[in-house]
Amino acid sequence: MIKMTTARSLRVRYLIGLSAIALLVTTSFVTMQHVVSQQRNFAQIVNLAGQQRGLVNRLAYFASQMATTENQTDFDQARAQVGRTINRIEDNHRLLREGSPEAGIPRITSPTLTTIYEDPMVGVDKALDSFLERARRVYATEMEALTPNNAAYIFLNVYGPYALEPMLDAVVDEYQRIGRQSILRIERFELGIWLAALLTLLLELILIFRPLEKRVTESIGSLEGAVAQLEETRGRLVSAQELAAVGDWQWNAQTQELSCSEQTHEILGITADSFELSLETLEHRVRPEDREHWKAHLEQASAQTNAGRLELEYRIQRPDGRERVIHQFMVAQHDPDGALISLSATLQDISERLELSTRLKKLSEHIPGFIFQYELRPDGSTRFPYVSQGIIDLYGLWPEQVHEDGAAAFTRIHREDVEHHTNGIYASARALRVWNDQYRVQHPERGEIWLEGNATPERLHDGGTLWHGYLWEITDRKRSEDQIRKLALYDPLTGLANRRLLRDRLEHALATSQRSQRHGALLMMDLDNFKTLNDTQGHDVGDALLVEVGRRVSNEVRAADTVARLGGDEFVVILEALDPDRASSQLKAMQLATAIQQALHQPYRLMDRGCPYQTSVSIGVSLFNDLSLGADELLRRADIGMFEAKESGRNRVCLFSEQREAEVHSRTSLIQELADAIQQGQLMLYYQPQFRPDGSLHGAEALLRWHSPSRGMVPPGDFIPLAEETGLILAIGHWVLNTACRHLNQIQRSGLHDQFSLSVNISPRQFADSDFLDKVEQALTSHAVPAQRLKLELTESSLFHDMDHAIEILEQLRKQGIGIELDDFGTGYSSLSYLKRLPLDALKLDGSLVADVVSDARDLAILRAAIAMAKTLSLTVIAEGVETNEQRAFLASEGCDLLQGYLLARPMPFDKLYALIEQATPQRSQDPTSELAHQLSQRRA
Ligand SMILES: Nc1nc2c(ncn2[C@@H]2O[C@@H]3COP(=O)(O)O[C@H]4[C@@H](O)[C@H](n5cnc6c(=O)[nH]c(N)nc65)O[C@@H]4COP(=O)(O)O[C@H]3[C@H]2O)c(=O)[nH]1
Repeated sequence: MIKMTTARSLRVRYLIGLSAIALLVTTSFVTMQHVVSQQRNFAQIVNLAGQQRGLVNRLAYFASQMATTENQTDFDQARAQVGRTINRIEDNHRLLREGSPEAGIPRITSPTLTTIYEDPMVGVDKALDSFLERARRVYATEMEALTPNNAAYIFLNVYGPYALEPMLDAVVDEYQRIGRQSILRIERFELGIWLAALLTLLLELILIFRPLEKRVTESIGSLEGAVAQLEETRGRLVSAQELAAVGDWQWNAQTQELSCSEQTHEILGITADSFELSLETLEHRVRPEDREHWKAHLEQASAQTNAGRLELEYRIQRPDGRERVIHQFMVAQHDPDGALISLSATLQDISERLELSTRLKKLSEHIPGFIFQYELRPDGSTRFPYVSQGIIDLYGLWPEQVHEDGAAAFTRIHREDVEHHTNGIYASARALRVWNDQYRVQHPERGEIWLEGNATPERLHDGGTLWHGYLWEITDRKRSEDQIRKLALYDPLTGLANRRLLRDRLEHALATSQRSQRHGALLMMDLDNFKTLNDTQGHDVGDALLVEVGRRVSNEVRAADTVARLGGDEFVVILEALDPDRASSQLKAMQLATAIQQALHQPYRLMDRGCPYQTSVSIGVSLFNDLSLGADELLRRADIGMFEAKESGRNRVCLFSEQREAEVHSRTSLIQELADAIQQGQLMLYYQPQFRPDGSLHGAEALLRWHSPSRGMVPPGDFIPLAEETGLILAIGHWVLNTACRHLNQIQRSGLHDQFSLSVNISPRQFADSDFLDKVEQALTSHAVPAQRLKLELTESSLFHDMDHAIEILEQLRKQGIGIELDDFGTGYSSLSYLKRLPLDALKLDGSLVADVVSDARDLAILRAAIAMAKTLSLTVIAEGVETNEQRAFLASEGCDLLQGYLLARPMPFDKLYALIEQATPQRSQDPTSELAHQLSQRRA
């Protein structure tokens, strides 16, 4: 459209340009004509004016002949000449004065001419009249009468040359002047026209021809570009045909000629010059089985004027023997009368594509799941243009059922997943983002199955979306995930919630209680003595009990409440929405906890074991009604409540209290400080010497001291039970053993006392430690201390728990030479039969026994029995807590081998003990190395 407008404007400009030039040329031509005619006219006039002068002379001449001849004939001839000349002068004068359009002589006037002609004195009109009047008189005179003296004749001869001729010359001059002026004007006009023509040409050059030339150049350029583009397009078409393996041919119905592209030759396997292609030769290439079909196709195209694009697949046989499958589109062209003009066709070798699609089909039939093309049309309707057979297995639908309408597949989707599924598809269509989804399908035979899909979308021309994707079944995986999720959230043994789920629920319960303003409660419970059941009856029975406990607890609470097992024998219950009132909520929670406690106290029949098992539970209760506490704090509080229930004798329900928490807190910080104390070197060993009855120094008992920076000196009675309970005693005991051995080494190296021994207290937990023997041996070895120098003090509780095991350990210790002493003897229930079995070296009579031995007959009896018992078993008897001389004397007299107590010496630091040993030794060793070693060790200590 734009191009047409441009061409039209070019044409208009060009025409204007040409018209202007034509106008100028025409004007110039007319002007020239005018100049020429003007010149001619003036030439005629000047000529006429000039003729007048000649005619005047001629008249005078013939008048002279008339006057001078004597021959009548000559006279007559001269006379005739005079007559004709008079007429001509008169005619000429008239022409000059009046002009004659017929003769092409214009009437010329000017002031000068008027004067020349009409002046009354010297005007040509009057002079010529006078001259011609004399001439006529001469003419009328006969030969005989005419003499040179004739007045008229004389006038003619005189007046003519001398008066009239100058006048006529003036006329000629004037005509010439007027003619020149007129021509000059025309010439100027001509110059103007010429300049205008030049200017017009220049303007046309600038405004018309230059743009015209530019346009033409541009047009030529774009024409060349178009030609190049055409060439390129042709080239591209050829290579596209090559690439797509698409050929084409045209058949002209009139000439019966068939032209085809190079690619057609390529497809047919023939060269362009091998033989001439015609519809017949083309048909000859078609396999005989398909030939009829091919012909029918051709005929249909030729016959039907409105057949449109016809499609056909057929096989051809190439000269090289290869069979190929061809896909052909054919279009026929007809004239308005319906006569066939031409046939055009494209043909493509689809053998490989067919083979590929056959393979793909086979593949898609054998892979699990199905591949598909899914189309979402702009109107929201859907279809599966392609879907493999796998859809039968996953959707229970045949591919044909969804080819044109995908609604059937949609109805199979699980109703809970429909919204999510639809949103996913639309989101993918909007953003053209890969669609990926997991959703459930309700299969008519297989029930609910899980599918996962992945598809890449593309936008269609009509605005619809087409996905290419793959769907596969993930039911098993989903089940496993479900299982894993359950395992992650539920206790596999009891099926109750585990710690993780409990936390979630607890946080949720806290939030709910804040919203509803109703209190909730957390119950934490621990079975009493579960470990014993587990150890004695085996884990199967333990597990059976836990399952039953879980079941009974669940029975006691509402379905909405959460019962969880935290591990081991620890259970937790979350009670929700109790009451807005705290007291009432507390009451409800305690009642429920008591109900649980009672339910769990009922006898159990575990794994068909003969006698029923009975257990009890300690329950801690903590209330909540907002988020402020947090799940951790709430659990901690319930734990404190439970701890208290256990502390106060088990089988109890205890509500968390702030005071109890403070106690627990102080205990916790004590534990922490004690743990730090080992690292920070706040522990020390004091030694309380032991003497023989004769007062000689025998050895010493190592007693632990804790110099706490914040608490001052903490007595062992305050922290050893805690260390025992928490297990810290293992590290502490290790340190004590090694420190005692190091000190023993120093004493030994000093050479002061070659029999001196140190007794070290061993706690029950330390003794039960599987590495105990190794640790003792390691302490002796690393400090190079002979085993005989080390005594271990054990209590009954260490030994009687598992006698056999204890005996085994003790024997091993004794085998090395380590002395074993039974501490606190007389406070427990040790009988002779037990003592007999134990490989002991000494009995240590408890200080409480010694304290009242002098005054209390009962204590005296026990003491005597104990000493007798020890003597029977050949054990050394050590008495501790000797505070008075009476006690000492008495104990000595009763046969105690060793005495220990404030009377003799209080517990002291190592350097004091060392000094005591020095004092007690009669002769100090002179060994300089021993001295040096002592000093060094002193410094180190
Ligand atoms: N009233 C009175 N008391 C006397 C007299 N002579 C000694 N004692 C005290 O009696 C305790 C003797 O220690 P124990 O019976 O083994 O009792 C020890 C022992 O069971 C334990 N113990 C101390 N050190 C250790 C240790 O290193 N390991 C272990 N496991 N327990 C230790 O702490 C308990 C208390 O130790 P200590 O407070 O040092 O108290 C020591 C000692 O200072 C006396 O004449 N009169």
